[in-house]
Amino acid sequence: MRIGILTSGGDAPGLNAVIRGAVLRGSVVDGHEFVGFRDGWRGLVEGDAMPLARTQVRGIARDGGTILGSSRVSPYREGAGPEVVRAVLAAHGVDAVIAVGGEGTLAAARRLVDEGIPIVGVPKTIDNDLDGTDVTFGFDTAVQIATDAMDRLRTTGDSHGRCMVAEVMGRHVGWIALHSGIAAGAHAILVPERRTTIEQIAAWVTSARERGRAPLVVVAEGFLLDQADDPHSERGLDAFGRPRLGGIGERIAPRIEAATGIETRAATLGHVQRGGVPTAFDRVLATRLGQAASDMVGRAEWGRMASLRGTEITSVPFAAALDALKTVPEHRYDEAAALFG
Ligand SMILES: Nc1ncnc2c1ncn2[C@@H]1O[C@H](COP(=O)(O)OP(=O)(O)OP(=O)(O)O)[C@@H](O)[C@H]1O
Ligand SMILES: O=P(O)(O)OC[C@H]1O[C@](O)(CO)[C@@H](O)[C@@H]1O
Ligand SMILES: [Mg+2]
Repeated sequence: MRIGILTSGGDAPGLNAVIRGAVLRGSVVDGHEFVGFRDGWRGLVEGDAMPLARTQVRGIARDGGTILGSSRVSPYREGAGPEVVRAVLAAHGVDAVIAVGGEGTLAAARRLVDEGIPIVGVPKTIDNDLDGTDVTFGFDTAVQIATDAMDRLRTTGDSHGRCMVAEVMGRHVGWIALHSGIAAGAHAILVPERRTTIEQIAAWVTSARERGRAPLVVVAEGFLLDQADDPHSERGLDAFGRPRLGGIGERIAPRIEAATGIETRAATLGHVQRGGVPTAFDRVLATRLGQAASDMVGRAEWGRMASLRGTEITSVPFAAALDALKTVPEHRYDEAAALFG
């Protein structure tokens, strides 16, 4: 078979390992041929493809980013749609597509599968908010980067006796904040799943200071203060028309300072969390998911995505990932919150 691969949505460390895993498994073991569509669905609707032979994927598992590029272009944008996709696939002699992406990419893939386009998925997001898989690749790397940054914020916070606020990614869920915050020993972790008042945050910060510590507060970009209607956004809209988040850390830092009298500084980690070398865990997970996706194409498992369940890779319908967000459960937050302050 001739298989097309695309990477779509925000990038995540491990995308290249998925591509390599699929190409090596599919070409060496099953004799498939591969092409890559550039910049996600854009390459598929515009017929912008590149060859993906074994030589093209040599050594890329350790590289961040994606050799195929990514975008937030929709396959349903004006002038596109299933008929265009079908024509491009036929023109390139491509029999099936592996779409690597988050909930948006998989939602688009599900619509295309419903129109008869043969697609299998690989779940991707550093936010770890996709259901239907125990964990997504990229998350472990993002947590490690955020933890390293917080370790550094703590030493400068200690030197000046300041409260440091570290803002991490997490549009709808607080997984990165929770795990990096636990790892760095944060005195407060603020997540989208749990509204919190400035008074409560100030109480945690003051309590840490009273024990002689320089307080560390971790906040996810999608966190909402008790009265807020929407997550903080002042950076316009993304290519799909959604608010670009970021800035909540800078917003709450002066309020913490005003409420506690403790000098406070904020650092927004932003896209640093999505860049660079994937951890060994993410390389292994991504490679296995890529291999599984190639096998799924061989079995014509259209409308399903590769998934990690426990220690095994299996496959689940797209719906398993799309029906609900994987949020931080209450007991996991409460377990961490028991150590705040
Ligand atoms: N329901 C949908 N129908 C058709 N196209 C969609 C749908 N949802 C999203 N898309 C398209 O798929 C693109 C990728 O989705 P999105 O931007 O949410 O990235 P993602 O794959 O979810 O990754 P990330 O984790 O970065 O959000 C969107 O930008 C949009 O163009
Ligand atoms: O700046 P970009 O690429 O649009 O993506 C930002 C978003 O992507 C994510 O990293 C992953 O979905 C979110 O946490 C963040 O809001
Ligand atoms: Mg998305």
